[in-house]
Amino acid sequence: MTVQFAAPALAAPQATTGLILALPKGRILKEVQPILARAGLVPGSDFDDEDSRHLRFPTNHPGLDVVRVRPFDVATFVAHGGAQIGICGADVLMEFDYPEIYAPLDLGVGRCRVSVAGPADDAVEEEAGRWSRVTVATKYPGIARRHFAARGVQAEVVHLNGAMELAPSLGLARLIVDLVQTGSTLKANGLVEREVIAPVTSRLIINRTALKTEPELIGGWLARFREALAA
Ligand SMILES: Nc1ncnc2c1ncn2[C@@H]1O[C@H](COP(=O)(O)OP(=O)(O)OP(=O)(O)O)[C@@H](O)[C@H]1O
Ligand SMILES: O=P(O)(O)OC[C@H]1O[C@H](OP(=O)(O)OP(=O)(O)O)[C@H](O)[C@@H]1O
Repeated sequence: MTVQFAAPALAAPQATTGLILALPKGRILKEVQPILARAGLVPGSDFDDEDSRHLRFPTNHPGLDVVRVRPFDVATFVAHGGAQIGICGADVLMEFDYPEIYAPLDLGVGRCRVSVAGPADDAVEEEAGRWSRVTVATKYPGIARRHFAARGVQAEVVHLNGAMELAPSLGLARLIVDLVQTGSTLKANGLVEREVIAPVTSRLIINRTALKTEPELIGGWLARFREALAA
C-alpha cells in the first residue's frame, strides 16, 4: 500500500543505526497522529489496529521504528535508552523527574492540569491550611509528596492506578491528586478542584545521551516535529 503524506521541507534524517520512538497508547496517540503525519512519519503494518498484539512497528523511514507502550512507561523507556525519542504528558515527566530526559518540544495536545481535589465540603477547605499531615489518593505519588512537602504538609499517599475519585467517599484518603480537564469526573463524584499543581500538555522527549551520540539524526527529527507544529 502506498501511503500519502505532505512531505515537510526538511530532508528525512538518515539513520546509521535504528532509532526507536516510544508512543503512548490511548488518548494522546489519537491527538498525536496528525502531528506524526505532518512530520512525515507513517507507522506501518497493523499500528492502527488496537487489537494487534504487536508492540513494535516499522515506519516509512527504515531507520526509525515505533513502539506502543503505556503512557507512564514512555518516560521510562526513553530514560533507560530503550527508545531514543518519545511522546508523553508533562504529568508523567513531573512524576518521574528523570535527569536523562530532555523535553524540548511542547506538542500542545493532551491539555489538562494536575490538581488537588477533595469533597465538595467548605469545612474541609477551611481546615486545610492547618493540616500537618494529609492522606492523598493518587497515581502520582511523587508529585503529591513534593507538592505537600513544599507547604510543610506530610502526605500519606495511597497509590491507585485509576478511579482516584472514589477514594474520599470510600474512606481511602481525604484528598486526591489527579488530572482534570473539563472537571466533569470530579463533579460526577462529588469532588471539587482545590488547587492546580501544574498545567499539562504532551511533550516530545529525548534521551540526553542519544542526543549526544546521534546529534544530527535526532536533531533532524526534532526539526521535523518543530516544522510539523508550525505547519
Ligand atoms: N482528561 C484528560 N484530558 C486531557 N489529557 C489527559 C486527560 N487524561 C489524561 N490525559 C493525558 O493523557 C495521558 C495518558 O492518559 P490516559 O488516561 O490515556 O492513560 P492512563 O490512564 O495513564 O494509561 P493506562 O491505560 O496505562 O492506565 C496522561 O498522562 C495525560 O498527559
Ligand atoms: O476533568 P475531566 O474532563 O473529567 O477529565 C479528567 C479525567 O480524565 C482522566 O481519566 P481517564 O478518562 O483517562 O480515565 P482513567 O481513569 O482510566 O485514566 C483523569 O484521570 C480524570 O479521571
